[in-house]
This record gives sequence, structure tokens and C-alpha cells, in this order.
Amino acid sequence: DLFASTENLQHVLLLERQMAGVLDGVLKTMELKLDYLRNYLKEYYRLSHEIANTKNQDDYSEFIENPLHVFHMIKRLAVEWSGIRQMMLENDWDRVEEIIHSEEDLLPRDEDLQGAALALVRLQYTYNLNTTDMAQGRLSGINSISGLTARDCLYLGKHAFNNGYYGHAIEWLEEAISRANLERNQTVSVEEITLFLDIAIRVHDDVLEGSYFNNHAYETLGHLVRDTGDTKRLRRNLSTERKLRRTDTSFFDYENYVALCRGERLRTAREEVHLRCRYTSRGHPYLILQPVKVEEQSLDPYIVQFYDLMTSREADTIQEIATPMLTRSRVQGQKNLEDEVSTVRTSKTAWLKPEDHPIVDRINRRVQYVTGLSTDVQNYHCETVQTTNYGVGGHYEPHYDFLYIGKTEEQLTDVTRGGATVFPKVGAGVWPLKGSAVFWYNLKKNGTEDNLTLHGACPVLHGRKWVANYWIREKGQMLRRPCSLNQEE
Ligand SMILES: O=C(O)CCC(=O)C(=O)O
Ligand SMILES: [Fe+2]
Repeated sequence: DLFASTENLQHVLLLERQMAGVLDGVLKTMELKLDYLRNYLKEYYRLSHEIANTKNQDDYSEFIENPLHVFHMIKRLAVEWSGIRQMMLENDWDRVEEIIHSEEDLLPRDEDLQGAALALVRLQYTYNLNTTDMAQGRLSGINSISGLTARDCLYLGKHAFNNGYYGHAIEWLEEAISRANLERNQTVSVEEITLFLDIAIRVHDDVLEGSYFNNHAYETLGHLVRDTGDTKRLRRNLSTERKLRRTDTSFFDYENYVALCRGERLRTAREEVHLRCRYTSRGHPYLILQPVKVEEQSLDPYIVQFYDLMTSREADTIQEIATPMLTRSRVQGQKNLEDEVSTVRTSKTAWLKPEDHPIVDRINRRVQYVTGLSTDVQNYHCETVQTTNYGVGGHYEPHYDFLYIGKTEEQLTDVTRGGATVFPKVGAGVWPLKGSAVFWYNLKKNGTEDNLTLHGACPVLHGRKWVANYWIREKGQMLRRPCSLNQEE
């Protein structure tokens, strides 16, 4: 689960640095050994050359009769050989094995690579990244030296395919072919790639025609084909029309989500004209001296962003105390998901209790002031705060937080690119800003779920994303949030 959080990746980075240091030592001693062997052999061959030059090649007596030769021969066998032996028996690799065993949890495994590959494809899909740019190490204007080989591209193509991104699979496989043609030491043959490309094109076209998921012919292709159950990730031939599609199909929710993640505006100016920014103190004494800056993101459902709810130092402290407690985030009722990798939510989470640090209590109280809701954890009016750290391409696909009444989400870091929290059914998108918070009610005043609160966390394209979630419960708020008998509100 390493790919799921940036904090873990820092440890992995340090581990690799340590391993490289050890490897450097291994290399040096191996080189010394090789030099030693080379010198020994050189000396031996020089002497045997001398022997070969004697008149009678089978007659070594002349050689043996020379006491200096004898001295050297005996010295080589008595001293140098035992030295060589001792040196060769010394195992330089032990130190490496030691590290590998003691850091087993930190060493990436195949699942991690799969997660990282899928994250790349997801980023590509979400942010419309160009395949060739990515292969050359350019991620949306951020250049790096980490270009991809033909084999890497093939790997990404297979992962794109296995996760239903058929259009991207084709692009990656085509990229793999052009890379393979350019590579001097080919990392994979064009024939091998073509094999996958043909399949990807066939499935892609069948999906477009709608015949794929009824067509059992592909079952014979084994693990290569996975029925994702929907075609939402099919990229090619998608309409480019961009406006908020208020429908009940998850296909359009997903399309809205992706568009919002990219920063596209899905609401018209008229729809946004009623949204306001203001300072508010909600009549609370604490806030009278220090009103909080609010920006309305949506009126129905009511979604607001509070700015500067937390100082940068406080955010850093929360990250510090949460980091050692991080474990892979979970999602409720996961279906359709094979293997251990939860592709719907890739992040790591830690729950902070008020007794963990005085700051937790302080922030709890502040959330209570700005929302007007009780955040009393002891009486179960509110869950303990859930901090989450997103890793490479980390995201949380559109979902509901129901069961709970209100929700505040505090942003703990500035994310350089991507990572917005978006509401595909209302067309609102909130950009991560350190110390700010988003607040909305998941339930209507009449107590029923508000389906418009569907929301998702867009994949982080660059940077680190930390959030803290407060799930404030329905219980305990009856004197704080007015109820309604109206079916609609
Ligand atoms: O991180 C985000 O932006 C949203 C997270 C979220 O919705 C959740 O954890 O329930
Ligand atoms: Fe959520």
C-alpha cells in the first residue's frame, strides 16, 4: 500500500538511499577483490610465460632449480592463496540481506507497482495528459528526467486495459511501439507489443459498439480482460460538450467529476451569481473578535469554504502526529473490486482523538464555532477527526458520506496541482488550500439523505495532499440545526 500515501514514500526514498550506500560499499569491495584476483593471475601468467620460454617445455627442472622462483611459488600458494580464499569467502551481500529483511514492510512489492501504474493512468485520464509527453517525463508542465522505456509503456498499457481505460491502453501500446523502434537496446520487441495492441483495439471497438460485455469470446484471453461493468472510462469519441449534466446516471456523474477536477466550469454565470463571500461570526463570542472568511460554493445543497480556519503551524502539527498512525483508508461496501488494491480510494488515514494532542481539542472547538454544530466526541455527536494523506495520484472517487449529518473537511497542505474536492451533481469544485475547510450537510433538514452531496477527491497530480475530516452526527444537533417536516428540504 505504499503508493497510497506520500508520507510512506519519504521513508521508501530514505531506504533506497541507504541501500544504495550499502551497494556502493559492496561494489567497492567487489572491485578490490577483482583487482586482487587480476593481479594474482597476471603475476602467475608472467611467470608461466617465462617457463614456456625455456628450451624444453616439459622440463621444469630449470625453473625449480632457481631458488627465487621456488620462493615466489611457495609464497603465492602459502600466503596469497589463503588470502584470496578468505577474501572470497567473505560475504558482502549479508549487509544488504539484513536491510531487506528488517525493512520488509517498506520495500515496494508488485501491488505497489500496479497501484503506481494505475495512478498514472488515472491522472492521465482525469487531467487529459498527453501520452508522449508523459513517456518523455513531462507531467503537465512539470519536467523530470524520469522518461519511460518501451517496456514501461507496455506495462502502463496493460494496466490501462485491465482497468477499463481502453482508449488509453491503445495510446500507451502505440507509444510503446514507437519507443521500441527508437531504443538502441530494445526493452521489449515490437511483436510482443503488437499482440496486446490488437487485442486492445478489438475490445475498445467492441465496447464502443456496446457488444463487448455480451461477448464471451474474450473470456479466452484470461486475465487480460476484466469486465469493469461500465464504460465510463472509455475515452475516445466522448462528447466534448461541457456543461453540468444533472442526471441520475453514474456515467455523467463521473464525467462531471473529471471535468470539475480539471477546473472546468460546469455552471453558468447565472447559476453562480448568487454565491457570496463574507465574514461571519455566527453570533459566537469567539468569532466576534475573529470572524471567519466564508465563500459559498453552492446554495442547495449548502456548501461553503471557510478560509484560515487553521494556521499553517497547526496544520503541520496535525500532520506530524498523524503520520506514524497512518494506515490504508477503507471504503464501505466495496463491490467489483478484485485483489487487495482499493482503486476507489487511494490514501492513508489516521484517526486523532482529543487526548492525542491538545491541538485536536482546540480544532474541534473551532469547528463547533464555525458550523454551529456540536463536535462533542465523548457523547458521540461527532466522530474523531480523520486525517488523510493522499499518495501518487491519490483520489477518492465520487461517493456519499451519509450516516452523518454534517461534514467539515480541513485542508492541511497546499497541493501544487490537482486534488480538488468536487461535487459532480452540483458543479462545485473546491481547490485545496492549506488551513481552509469545506463544510456541507449530507442530510436535508427533514433527515433524509441529500443525493446532491455526491462528492469526490480528485487525484493529486503534483504535491502532497492532507485533509482532516469531521463527520458530525445527526445526534446531538437537535437544538443547533432546525429540523423540517417539508419533504423537499
Ligand atoms: O479529500 C477529499 O477531498 C475528500 C475526502 C472525502 O470525501 C472523504 O474522506 O469522505
Ligand atoms: Fe467523503
